[in-house]
Amino acid sequence: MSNRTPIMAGNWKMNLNHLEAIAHVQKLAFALTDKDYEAVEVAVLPPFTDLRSVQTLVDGDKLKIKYGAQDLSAHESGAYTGEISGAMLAKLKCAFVVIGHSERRQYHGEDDALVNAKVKAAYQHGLTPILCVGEGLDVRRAGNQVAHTLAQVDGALKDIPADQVRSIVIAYEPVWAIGTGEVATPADAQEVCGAIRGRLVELYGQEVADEVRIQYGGSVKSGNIAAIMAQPDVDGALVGGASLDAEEFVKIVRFADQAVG
Ligand SMILES: O=C(CO)COP(=O)(O)O
Repeated sequence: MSNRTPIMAGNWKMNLNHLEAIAHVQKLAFALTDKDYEAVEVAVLPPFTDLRSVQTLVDGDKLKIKYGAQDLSAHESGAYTGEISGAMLAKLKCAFVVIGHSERRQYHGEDDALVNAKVKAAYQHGLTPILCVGEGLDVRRAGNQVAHTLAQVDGALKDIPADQVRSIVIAYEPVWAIGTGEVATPADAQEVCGAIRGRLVELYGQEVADEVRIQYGGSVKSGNIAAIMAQPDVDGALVGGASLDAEEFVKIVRFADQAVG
């Protein structure tokens, strides 16, 4: 049994404006209890434009929910129109930043070198990366999911020292399972999450690898979370669509399809 604290994070993607964000976080705050926060680290990952509102709410009401951004710039500051720096996110007291989500790799051409630069930028500003990796359908059909995902891990972690890596969160998100309703089987999730931990052992040793939290992401819902969380190398979930429903997300935080209240 590991002593890693599970981490459930809601990636809102490009959903919820800042007013909706406030209402949503209030619902989560109302439903989640101290007991929940003792058992699980809970985070929301809203769009950039919501972060100030979420910060004000969390600070003002001393909420235990954490928050972070969905991306950051690899650059420090300057003439990079449209980019948001790690320093800006740190100033808003973000705990986390998602890096290398498959939607950014696919639609914005982010490669392993850029992902690696973003991981470095995150650590420079005390932000914990939620590093996303995972294979597409073609790779899965060819049976190359482990090799493909480990190559992404190697690329993202190049030159990142062990004392930083121990705090990272790695999200295994098979692209074919994202937003499709086609969740990976618990065994599929364990196969790749276990291989990721194995690679961390090779790169950084057992002690560091044992501290790293590895999430599964892709069509997670309250009805399938318990079986996924029962896998030894799965320490949480990165939840997309289901995190936009406060009641459903609270059920996921509690690992089960049970009544909220
Ligand atoms: O991409 C995801 C989280 O980052 C998963 O999205 P869904 O939960 O909507 O499949």
